Amino acid sequence: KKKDKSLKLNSPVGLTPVIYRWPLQSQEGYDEAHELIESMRWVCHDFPDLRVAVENYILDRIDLSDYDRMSLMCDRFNRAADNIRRLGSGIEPPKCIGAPPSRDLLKHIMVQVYNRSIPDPDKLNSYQPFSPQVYGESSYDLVADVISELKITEDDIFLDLGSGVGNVVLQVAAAANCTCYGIEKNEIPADYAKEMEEEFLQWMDWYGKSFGDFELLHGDFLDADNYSYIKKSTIIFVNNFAFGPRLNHKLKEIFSGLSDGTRIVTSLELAPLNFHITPRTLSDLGSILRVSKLSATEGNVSWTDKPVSYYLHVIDRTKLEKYFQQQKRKEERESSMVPEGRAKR
Ligand SMILES: CC(=O)NCCCCNc1ncnc2c1ncn2[C@@H]1O[C@H](CN(CCCNC(=O)Nc2ccc(C(C)(C)C)cc2)C(C)C)[C@@H](O)[C@H]1O
Repeated sequence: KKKDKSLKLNSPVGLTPVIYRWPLQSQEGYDEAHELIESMRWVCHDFPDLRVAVENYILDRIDLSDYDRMSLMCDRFNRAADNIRRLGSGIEPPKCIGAPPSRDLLKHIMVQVYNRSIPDPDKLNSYQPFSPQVYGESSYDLVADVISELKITEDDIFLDLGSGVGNVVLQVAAAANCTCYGIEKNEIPADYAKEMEEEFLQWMDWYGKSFGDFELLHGDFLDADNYSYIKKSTIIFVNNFAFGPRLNHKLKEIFSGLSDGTRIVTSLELAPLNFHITPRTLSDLGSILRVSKLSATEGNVSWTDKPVSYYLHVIDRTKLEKYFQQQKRKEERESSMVPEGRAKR
């Protein structure tokens, strides 16, 4: 039987080579030949001497449908990559190894991981904003803006409530190098999330990039069993735009027990920006929140994209403490004054 044709790409830093079966697939929005060339280009980006070996012009003008030419190019790439790995194991590893991926490389990886994990996106039929279908070209950049805006560090613990196929969790783990969790209740995206995890681990190893520990959990974030994840998180994302008032109310109940300093980022505010503590609003979540409205551009060419607003809430009980102190002072003042009317009588 003729050996099945395939193309193999060794990595100068990772262990497992990437295999493409021939002929390469090309369906709407996902072209394996393009992905293969882009992946080689990204590794050349990190290893200039690889670029020399691969003679950049091949990457630009090769006939992608010619198996012999493509496998020749891969062989040259692999020989050079193997040399680097042999050399690399000698001298101290170049600084790009074990570092977080750049914003653009991570975007390429996330699209790659998604394309390989979700072959038929229609099965997800969740055409909400940030749904996986539009993830690559739009909300990747928005989430990347939010990550840099919030200055998430390795010491943060991140949680995406209702994490879908896990794309945001993986993105934050790679971009911020912090511990990340996602909780997803629906069987279909939760299963895809396992694929996403496998592909993500393989590609991050192949590129030699670092990322924080992460766990994509299958469950309902309202379930008490999952409260420990919510409780220990320092940054919680909830894309609650399409949640009904009942579910948003349940979210607020959950958030009322979180520690001061916890940051909650949502697409629909949890309390009005001008929230004012009064005897009537005392028990609202807003009385322990500092709310601010931020905006980022969705999509990758910032001048044509509509700015998207999102809301940052920081748990802060000092607001409530100040209110009670004021109330106490007011009552003390009132009780020390003799009411006007009585004096006249
Ligand atoms: C009693 C009751 O009402 N029960 C029904 C409701 C149950 C609520 N509990 C849930 N638990 C777990 N997962 C559930 C439950 N509700 C629904 N989801 C899942 O959320 C997923 C959808 N996700 C998006 C998945 C991808 N992640 C993101 O887009 N994340 C994200 C977060 C924040 C932002 C910004 C920065 C803009 C604020 C941007 C992106 C959002 C829209 C909620 C779907 O797959 C749902 O199945």
